[in-house]
Amino acid sequence: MKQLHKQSSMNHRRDEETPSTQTPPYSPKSLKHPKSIPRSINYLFKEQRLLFILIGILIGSTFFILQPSLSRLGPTDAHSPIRRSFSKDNTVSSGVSVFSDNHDSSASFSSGTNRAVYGKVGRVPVGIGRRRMRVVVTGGAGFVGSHLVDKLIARGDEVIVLDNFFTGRKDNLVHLFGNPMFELIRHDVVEPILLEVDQIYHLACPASPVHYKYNPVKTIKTNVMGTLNMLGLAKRVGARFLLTSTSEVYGDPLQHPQKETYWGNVNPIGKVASATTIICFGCLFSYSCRLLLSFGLIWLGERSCYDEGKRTAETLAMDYHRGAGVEVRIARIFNTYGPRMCLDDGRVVSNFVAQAIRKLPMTVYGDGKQTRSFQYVSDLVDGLVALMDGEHIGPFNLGNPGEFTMLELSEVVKETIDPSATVEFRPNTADDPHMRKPDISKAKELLNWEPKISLREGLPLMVGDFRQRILNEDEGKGA
Ligand SMILES: O=C(O)[C@H]1O[C@H](OP(=O)(O)OP(=O)(O)OC[C@H]2O[C@@H](n3ccc(=O)[nH]c3=O)[C@H](O)[C@@H]2O)[C@H](O)[C@@H](O)[C@@H]1O
Repeated sequence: MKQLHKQSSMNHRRDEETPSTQTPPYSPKSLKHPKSIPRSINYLFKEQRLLFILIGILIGSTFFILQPSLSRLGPTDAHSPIRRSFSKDNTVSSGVSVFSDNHDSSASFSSGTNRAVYGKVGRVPVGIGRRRMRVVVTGGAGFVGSHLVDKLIARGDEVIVLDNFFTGRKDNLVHLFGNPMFELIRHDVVEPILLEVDQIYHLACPASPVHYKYNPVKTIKTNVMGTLNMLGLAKRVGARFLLTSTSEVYGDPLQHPQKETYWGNVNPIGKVASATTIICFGCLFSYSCRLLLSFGLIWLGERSCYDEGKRTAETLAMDYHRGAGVEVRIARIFNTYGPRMCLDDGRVVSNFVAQAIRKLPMTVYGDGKQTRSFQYVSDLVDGLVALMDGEHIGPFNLGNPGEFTMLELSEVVKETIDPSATVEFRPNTADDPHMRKPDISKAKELLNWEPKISLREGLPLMVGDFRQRILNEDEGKGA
């Protein structure tokens, strides 16, 4: 028994010392780590494996970056450079990244017009050219609109212009006829229209006092019905909407310079104070109420059709934003000048320039001490695009803070065109603002935008265009 016990304890010890060849004991993998890391590194460095891996990664990522943009190049744009948008800090970046997700797609527009086609297709890597936008510009045949269209086309967008040619002119766009990226539709925005687009720049409205006072009812209809229709379109197709409002929303300002936070000092009934019209926007959808509204508004007259029309348009834009989730942008445009202004537009810069060229006295209204701040059109267009492409709703003042009295302006025109030019005083118009100067700190900070062209630099740039057109006009009369 004692021997048996000794035998079994010896066996047990042998078992401990000599592992069984049939069932190896479990050994956790972690025990191997200290050895496997140097072995892996060793493996990587042997036979230049690491180099091959790096080359593989490089080829793979190059293909990944190039492939989406290559697939975008259709037959029409195969020759065009890869389009890029410029971010706020002027560095080239993916334009898609500055647009909302709604617009984040690389689908080609030529493949169809269904919104679903432009749906989200995921994140596009940084460094890829921005996707081509399809953009509507209402009032695109006008002075500002046509310059905006030029900029959008130049950066590779597809542009559809809607214009009723009340103040717009085909001449402003004739250089784009035949361009496959450009379409022109004669359309009045007071009527609805359906288009599949990514962005809507809503400029349509007579902006010169002479034009809007000519038909105030039409002006307010354009501002109210036109803006409603375009906001409706934006809502329906998920487009971003930019409203071109005006410095006139500040009326005859009691704050100087004007900040966006200022609510304004507007005469809502214009000079003719005999009618009080309450505008019920719910009623705008019923034809009979529209008729009543039209009759009521006939009595408003003067500037209010424009000032209050634009204020209403701002309200509509904000309500569509808050209530329907439409992405809106609001620009408050200050007095702007440049080539393509109508010769007989009636605004002060175009009047003075045309009068000086025609050797007529410059017509100064009132005592000529009222002030305005004049911005060159290319500065405005840059601001509009920065606003549309940026992430801030606004409103933003877009204007040049350089402030001039009308008499000072006449002096600059004299220096630029004809030192012998004279002035002639005329009675001023009703409700004419006494002073106007934008505070642009908000646009500077949030849009990284500010005007670059001073009045003395900008005026000569429009004089050539005016001289040419006046010459053509005179030749036309003589013929
Ligand atoms: O030019 C513009 O972009 C602006 O034009 C008008 O605003 P307003 O400031 O009245 O512009 P003008 O008609 O050019 O008048 C500016 C000042 O010049 C005076 N003026 C105008 C014309 C003229 O021949 N002589 C003259 O002294 C006017 O009485 C006014 O005090 C529009 O109402 C604005 O919406 C628009 O932004």
